[in-house]
Amino acid sequence: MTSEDAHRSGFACFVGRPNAGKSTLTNRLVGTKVAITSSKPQTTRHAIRGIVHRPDAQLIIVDTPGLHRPRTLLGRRLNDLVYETWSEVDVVGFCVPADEKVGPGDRFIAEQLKKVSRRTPVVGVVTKADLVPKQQVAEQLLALQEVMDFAELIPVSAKDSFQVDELSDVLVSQLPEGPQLYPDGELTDEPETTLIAELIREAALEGVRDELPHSLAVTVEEMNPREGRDDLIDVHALIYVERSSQKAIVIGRGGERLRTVGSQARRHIQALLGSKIYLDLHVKIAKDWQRDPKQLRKLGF
Ligand SMILES: Nc1nc2c(ncn2[C@@H]2O[C@H](COP(=O)(O)OP(=O)(O)OP(=O)(O)O)[C@@H](O)[C@H]2O)c(=O)[nH]1
Repeated sequence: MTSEDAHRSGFACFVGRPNAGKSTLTNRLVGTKVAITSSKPQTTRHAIRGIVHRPDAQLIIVDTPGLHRPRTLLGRRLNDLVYETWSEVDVVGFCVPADEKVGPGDRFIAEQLKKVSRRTPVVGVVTKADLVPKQQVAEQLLALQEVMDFAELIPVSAKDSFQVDELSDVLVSQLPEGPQLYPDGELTDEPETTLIAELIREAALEGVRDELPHSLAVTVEEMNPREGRDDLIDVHALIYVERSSQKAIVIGRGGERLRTVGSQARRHIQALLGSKIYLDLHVKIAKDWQRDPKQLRKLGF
């Protein structure tokens, strides 16, 4: 084998302002739903890995939360997670949406990235290219070029699958030569219960008021095959909120919202597990959990 057709393997992560489209892009690259996506910012908390299997390479994508100025202990932990991730990967994709001006938030990220970019190459990715005319995409690429030095710059649309394969090529070109790190077909190395908790959280976030996203956390307490039935799995999960007013929002009048959340989450979990499930959902108040180190640990942060 010459070095040109040698197999490559390694890690990539996407950074960018909240809502820049990082999770959607990860899903599109991996080809299945592994990272939580939501129209509300800062909803990705776990470094969920998606694995892109190609004949010539294996690309493991680590999805990080949006970087922001921290106000709570949770905020600081989230930022630490971002910096930690950058120093561990082979290439970083810096995502900026095509339909929003390159602004102070992006320059803040660029400043932080410059500290690692001496070691880790950074690829500039203009996301959501489908939302604006071509000319504006070109202008956005130029504007992005101003904020830092990139190994490469590329526009994509996860929605239309535009240039997603090209982005995969660009990221792979930055990986070192190496063997396959995960077996064929494996899409993520997150434990199943974490993915299930994320699917429930995603369902619970849909249509709730703006102040709620950061107050929601989900844990899967128990997951067992139903006795005497090999086609049914019992899943018991808790949705944590910070205040009783939030509990009322999540449950809804007469429990209606919680039932909708349950049936949506159940559909996605069944698709993930390929098995029928019974989902038992309860809402619990964990007062101010975002500021309480003990509670944060309990919820896996
Ligand atoms: N039109 C269009 N919308 C997109 C595209 N990619 C993502 N979006 C939308 O943009 C919003 C944010 O996408 P996410 O993938 O959740 O963004 P994120 O950067 O992971 O957000 P955080 O988890 O908050 O950091 C969602 O409503 C997506 O549907 C795209 O290519 N085109």
